[in-house]
Amino acid sequence: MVKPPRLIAWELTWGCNLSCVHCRGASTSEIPEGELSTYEAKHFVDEVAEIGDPILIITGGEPLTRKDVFEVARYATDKGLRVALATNGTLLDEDVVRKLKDAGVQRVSISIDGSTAKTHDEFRGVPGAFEGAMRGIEYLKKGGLGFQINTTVTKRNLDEIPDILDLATEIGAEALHIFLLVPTGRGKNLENEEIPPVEYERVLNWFYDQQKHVSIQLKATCAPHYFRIMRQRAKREGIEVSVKTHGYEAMTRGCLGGTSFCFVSSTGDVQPCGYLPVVAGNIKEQSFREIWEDSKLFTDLRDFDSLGGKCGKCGYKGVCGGCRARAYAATGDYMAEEPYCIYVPR
Ligand code: HEM
Ligand SMILES: C[C@H]1O[C@@H](n2cnc3c(N)ncnc32)[C@H](O)[C@@H]1O
Ligand code: MET
Ligand code: SF4
Repeated sequence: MVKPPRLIAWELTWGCNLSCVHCRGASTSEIPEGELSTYEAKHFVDEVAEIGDPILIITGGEPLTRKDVFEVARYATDKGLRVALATNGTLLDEDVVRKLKDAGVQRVSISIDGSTAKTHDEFRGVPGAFEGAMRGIEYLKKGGLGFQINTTVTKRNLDEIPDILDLATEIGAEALHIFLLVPTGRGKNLENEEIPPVEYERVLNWFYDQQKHVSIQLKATCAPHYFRIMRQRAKREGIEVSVKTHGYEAMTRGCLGGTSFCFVSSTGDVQPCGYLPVVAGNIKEQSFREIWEDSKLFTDLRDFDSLGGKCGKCGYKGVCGGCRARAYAATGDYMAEEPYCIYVPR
């Protein structure tokens, strides 16, 4: 029996009003042919609800550029899914926030990639993006809709991460999720802006320490090494990793792609994650259940013993697993070893 996904990121549209330098999708205002219609989108929701009740993250592109976003979100809520929306924040206003609430959206993520307007706007390719995101956050607060901050870490903003954490705390975010750049899509151009492996180690250790001092929830996404580091640190501190000591993080693992998470593109391609451009199947051609349960790609990813290189030999492969997208970007093989890990398995 294959367990159903617990989390699905769904790119409702590729279209976007910004033009971020690191965008995995290379999203622009041009919309590709074959994006799901409202009818097809609802059919997909039906198929998901048939096999489980995951958190459905409606993402993009910029999902608020699609007019039926509220209708689709309402439909998913009514089908028993917990709906979250990922946005750059610039298109939020009082009316949009009310419609999101009415559609049952439970949380919104806003991307903030710099602690200052200068850094954020340079990242996001459009002047005023920072101001727009901050304005959007004010509307969310006024409307009483909880939000989290998502930050992509690169060499450009590495030094600003502590300030972004302060900012997130100050403005009342429920969580700060950091994503480590994956050189895919337009992000491929930033290949040499990935922070080096030793910096990964440092920033994730820092993150581990911060969680002891701040009340907002911190989560490292696309940083599977964090789950090894958490265990190494806990061992040194003489504590056992449990829900009591480490909360939700104790129950999950590094890379969830294909095991409890997947990404669905705007044209219906099902992928392990948005950063790994390998397709398990398309929902216009096959049922979602069939793709999730039987595709070769997802079956491979569930077999941790088949991981290549040092990941395959690593005692932490059950809790880490390496970033499959980064392995693919570096070698073309999604089962290869994670290229940005300094740990040498014994
Ligand atoms: C608490 C439960 C959550 C967990 C365990 C979780 C975990 C994850 C995971 C595993 C990924 C995929 C990264 C990858 O491909 O490796 C992801 C992506 C993402 N998550 Fe979360 N997440 C949670 C909640 C949320 C919420 C509530 C939001 C938004 C309001 C959110 C926003 C996002 C976004 C925007 C992405 C990127 C999707 C994309 O565009 O590719 N997450 N999350
Ligand atoms: C959904 C979240 O994913 C981030 N995001 C977009 N492209 C990439 C990439 N190549 N690598 C890591 N994160 C990325 C966005 O900035 C947003 O915060
Ligand atoms: N456009 C939204 C953001 O910037 C969601 C998708 S990003 C690939 O957060
Ligand atoms: S990262 Fe989000 S806001 Fe930026 S271009 Fe991509 S889809 Fe648009």
